Amino acid sequence: MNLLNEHDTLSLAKLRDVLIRLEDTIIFALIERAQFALNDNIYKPGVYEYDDGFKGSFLGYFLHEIETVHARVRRYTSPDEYPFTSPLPKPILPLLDFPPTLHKNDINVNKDIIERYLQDIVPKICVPGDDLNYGSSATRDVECLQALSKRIHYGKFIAEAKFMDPKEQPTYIRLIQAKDREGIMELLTNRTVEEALLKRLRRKAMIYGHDITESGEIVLDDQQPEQNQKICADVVVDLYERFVIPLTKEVEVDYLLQRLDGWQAPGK
Ligand SMILES: O=C(O)C(=O)C[C@]1(C(=O)O)C=C[C@@H](O)C=C1
Repeated sequence: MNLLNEHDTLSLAKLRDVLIRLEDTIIFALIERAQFALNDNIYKPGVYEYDDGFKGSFLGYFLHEIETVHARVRRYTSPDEYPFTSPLPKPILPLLDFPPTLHKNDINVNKDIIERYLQDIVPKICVPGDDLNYGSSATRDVECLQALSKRIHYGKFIAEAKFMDPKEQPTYIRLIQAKDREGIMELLTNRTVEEALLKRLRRKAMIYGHDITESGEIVLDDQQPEQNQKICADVVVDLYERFVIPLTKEVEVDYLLQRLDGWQAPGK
């Protein structure tokens, strides 16, 4: 997908469209995970023994196995893909020539993402208990984690687009040189976009989380709103408000703080 504008820099509007599409991916991934019980055996280290000596939880093991295969087919050479585990093997496919979009950086917040996901999200979307669907639950966890990781690390592209805006660049440069985290955070924040996002997300979670009758009506029961929902809209909105948006913004700030390293403004 071409994310560039007519000046050959990243288009903020196109990037926001990607974030809107990822809302759907995240809501559906959460709905898929929510059909299984919490199954916290898969999150505890030491429950199973692994023939390769891996020490950790079943989810950790599974994630590493999946990422090993994905690394071989060069998934993590793409600038919008970040692994949760290491070490990973080198790709067996030849490397692709991605157009240079991001400035060199070493940001990977997947450790925070998995921590928050396990502590805050899984217990809110799944019923407590154990239904023995360990493989299915871990498969859905991996899908949720990968979608969240992609969305949150998209903050790098968004930050790059904002930095390349000629109207904003001088202010960004001044704030970055002063290492003013709060100032950068304030400048990149767009409350109107955030409010519209949360409103849209609530509608989507309501609609996607309900069944549709044969005549096309949404099955809504006002008396028992929780009863017939595959996922609670409040939980999805809360997830974005307290975790997805703030972490995306942290990624944006971290990226911008590294943006001037080894960089010279054109013409200087
Ligand atoms: O759309 C932007 O401008 C972003 O920086 C992304 C995002 C988000 O995470 O959705 C984050 C910060 C802004 O306040 C608005 C939205």
